[in-house]
Amino acid sequence: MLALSGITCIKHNNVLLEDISVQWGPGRMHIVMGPNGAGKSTLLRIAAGQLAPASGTVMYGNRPVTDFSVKELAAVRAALSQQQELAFPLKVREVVLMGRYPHIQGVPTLTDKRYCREAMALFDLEDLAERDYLSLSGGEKQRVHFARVLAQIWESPLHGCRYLLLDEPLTFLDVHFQFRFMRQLKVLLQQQDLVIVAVLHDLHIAAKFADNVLLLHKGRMVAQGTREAVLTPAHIQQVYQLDSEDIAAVIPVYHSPISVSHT
Ligand SMILES: Nc1ncnc2c1ncn2[C@@H]1O[C@H](COP(=O)(O)OP(=O)(O)OP(=O)(O)O)[C@@H](O)[C@H]1O
Repeated sequence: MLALSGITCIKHNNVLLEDISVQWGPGRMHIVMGPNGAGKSTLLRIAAGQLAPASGTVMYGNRPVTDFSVKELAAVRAALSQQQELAFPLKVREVVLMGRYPHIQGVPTLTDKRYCREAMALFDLEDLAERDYLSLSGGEKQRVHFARVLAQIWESPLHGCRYLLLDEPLTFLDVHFQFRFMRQLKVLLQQQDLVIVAVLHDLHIAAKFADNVLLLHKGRMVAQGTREAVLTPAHIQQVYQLDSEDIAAVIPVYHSPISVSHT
């Protein structure tokens, strides 16, 4: 369980997040949504222990995130941020191996390399293993980073959960790989010790795959709960400020027939 309680974040006198509390348990697809600037990435960075809030607590199981060393946290929590550029000409398999660094003492073991091969196979990367990472397309690079973060938390810890935090993971993927990636996450969630939280913009994909949605707007929580309860026409209109013609195109299908209030 990853539990955030009373999270407030203030930068340069701007309140980026105000009193956000949420609990993300294993085995379910947790999606964070909201318009640009709502505070989604900030919340994910705080959840990942990469940014300290002005107030509030982040608990991994029964341990505050502040109790973990950097290496200890990295062994159980992998985070994929929006920008993933690398400046060095590394081979694809070397980039994936970087995910194992928190576990490696000295040189990578055969087990480390096997985990990387298995993570690469999950994203069809075997044929790209020897390619220069910098020569890949945007979508191929994104798949390499999926393999890297999954390799990081490939094995279950002795106690507690593994945590995968993904900030807009679908950005560079075509529709085929978007759906395939979300399906793979669903399969991974059958491993009952895995907590997955993803920031997404696509309402249809969220409506299809989310078990739980947290909707943010201007740093505040608008709603939290099942996709049916959160992704309603009223909430979507409130936070995205679409007119009735546009909102009809983005409302998830389970809300058909569409009814939008004109206030
Ligand atoms: N260090 C900072 N100093 C001041 N403002 C910041 C800082 N970091 C983020 N912000 C602001 O906080 C707000 C929330 O940013 P955040 O990146 O969390 O939004 P987001 O919901 O992830 O947006 P997007 O969908 O565009 O990625 C934005 O207005 C951003 O400009």
